[in-house]
Amino acid sequence: MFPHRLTDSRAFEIARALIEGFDRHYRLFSQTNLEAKARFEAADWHGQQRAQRERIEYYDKRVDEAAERLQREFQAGALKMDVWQQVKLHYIGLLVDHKQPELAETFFNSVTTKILHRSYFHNDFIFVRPAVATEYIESDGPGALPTYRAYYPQQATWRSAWRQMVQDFGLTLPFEDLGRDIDDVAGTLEQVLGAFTPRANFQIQVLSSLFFRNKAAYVVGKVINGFQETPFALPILHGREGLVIDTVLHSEDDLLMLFSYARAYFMVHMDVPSAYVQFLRSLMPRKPRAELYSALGLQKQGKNSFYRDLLYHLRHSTDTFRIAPGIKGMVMLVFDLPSFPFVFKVIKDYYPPQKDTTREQIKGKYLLVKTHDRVGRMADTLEYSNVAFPRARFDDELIAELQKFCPSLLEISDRDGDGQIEVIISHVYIERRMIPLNIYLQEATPAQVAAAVVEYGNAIKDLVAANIFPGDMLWKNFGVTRNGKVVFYDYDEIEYITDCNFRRVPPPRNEEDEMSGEIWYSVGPKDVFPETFGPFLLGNPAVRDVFMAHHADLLDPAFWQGHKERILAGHVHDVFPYEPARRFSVRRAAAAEAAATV
Ligand SMILES: Nc1ncnc2c1ncn2[C@@H]1O[C@H](COP(=O)(O)OP(=O)(O)OP(=O)(O)O)[C@@H](O)[C@H]1O
Repeated sequence: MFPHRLTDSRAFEIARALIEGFDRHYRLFSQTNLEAKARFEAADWHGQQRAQRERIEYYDKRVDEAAERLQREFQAGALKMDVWQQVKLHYIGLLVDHKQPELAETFFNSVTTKILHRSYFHNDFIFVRPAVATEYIESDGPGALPTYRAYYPQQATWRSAWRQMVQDFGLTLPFEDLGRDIDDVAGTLEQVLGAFTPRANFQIQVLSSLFFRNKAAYVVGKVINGFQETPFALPILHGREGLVIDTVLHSEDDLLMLFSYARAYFMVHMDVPSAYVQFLRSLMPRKPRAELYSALGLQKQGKNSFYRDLLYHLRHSTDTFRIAPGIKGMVMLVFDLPSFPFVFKVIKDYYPPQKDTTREQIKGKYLLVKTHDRVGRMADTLEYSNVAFPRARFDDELIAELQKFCPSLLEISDRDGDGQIEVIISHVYIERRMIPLNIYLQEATPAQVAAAVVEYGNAIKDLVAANIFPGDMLWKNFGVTRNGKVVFYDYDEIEYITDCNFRRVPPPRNEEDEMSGEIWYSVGPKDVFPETFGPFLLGNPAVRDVFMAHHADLLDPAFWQGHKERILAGHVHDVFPYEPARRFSVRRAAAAEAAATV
């Protein structure tokens, strides 16, 4: 029950300190997003990647600062319950005209849950549910950009509208040949849209800010005609003689690939992120709001939103958590809820001797993946502390497994005294569920096996391009996504390519060496022998044939060493979130070749 009167003046001061903490966070977050454009134009790829990495840490730093301030100035930990209720009410008041109220609510939760006992973790004190609506917020300051712009082409102005739209982003670098690229974009979309009658509402809507990631800037929008909406994205890259539009992506599936949870977060300058999320949801209605917030670099909002979705799903489902299908991990205990498309991964308390690692090292590897470019090949993870699940929803086999392998992280009790026994896990990673590749290969048709093996090699090559050595490349450590992409998910042995020594197997010194079945050469901690991968991976002849036809180079140390040298020389590889055959340059070259052979 809320207080009828706001009687404690400290409550307002605390609310104000909290909003100041959030506003400082969003200012710094926006600043680095704004600077992404200059980094793109200067082709400062290392700077862009560094900024992407550093931005992830901003939030926790600001939360720590705000919690310290509250303790220092208000001895916040010792305040009574009714004061905290008043803090929340004042805070809601301060959000009335705020442009990022949902993020500010999450920030409030992050700070206060650091200070308050968990008996306060309900809606009277923190924002278990949002309190302030995010619909129809627009930026209105001087020079503010609307969320999106609209263009109304006629048949005759279809191309010039696209041209105008690209020019309105005000990139200062010249394009190599904008007319050529616009012809390609407009021509491709004409084919996609087919013969149609322009309705009264015929228009192109485009988000006002560019989306920056790695070496690309993306224009994101949709073409509307009558009741039909066609999403699109234009990747802008540096070509040989200026900027180029590399292709046009034009379906929901294309955009899902672009915004995949297996890729790094975008940098986008936006005053009203909820409006961006709303627009993006109109392009990808099946994508959870949580993943869109994360893709925009607002990963704590993504985490909060995901947790709300999980609680909601638990209330509306009846199935039980179980050990995840597949080969059990040696360092991770993995479980899932069949009706929910995610897995829960807990670090075991102990591992077999061949796993020479520690909990801290494993956490370090997961953090590395979070902050690294995941190039569409490593699933993003959400990390949670003290997650409580109803005991009644766990099968006994899973409980026994948790008790055996993770006793230090597990509490099973009625901690709230409400008669509900809970399973409380003090540290868990949550990530998208995929079909483990070993299971997929067992069930697949020969054509699917071939495609998956090619994809598997491509996945490893994309990881290599991004300076990641997966460590353990067994099939079971990769998963197949909804759209058939192969993604890596076992991070405990990954290393930077640049930290590894790729070696040839030395010739045996004598016959005894050769026959012994033991390793006769010395192996350093970072030594990798690609020639030895084959026996582990290629027992099945059908798999072996496809693998050797497409990816025999992965068994050659020179392949790995070459990439290591390239990365050390500072070269950042392109990894496209679409098939290379979609690139206009590739299509033009193919067309020219076809014309030449006629
Ligand atoms: N995202 C996922 N989707 C579906 N299944 C998964 C996922 N992540 C893990 N699994 C399942 O859990 C198992 C163990 O996971 P993981 O490979 O991460 O653990 P690990 O202990 O690091 O493994 P290893 O023993 O190879 O080091 C996998 O083999 C797979 O069957």
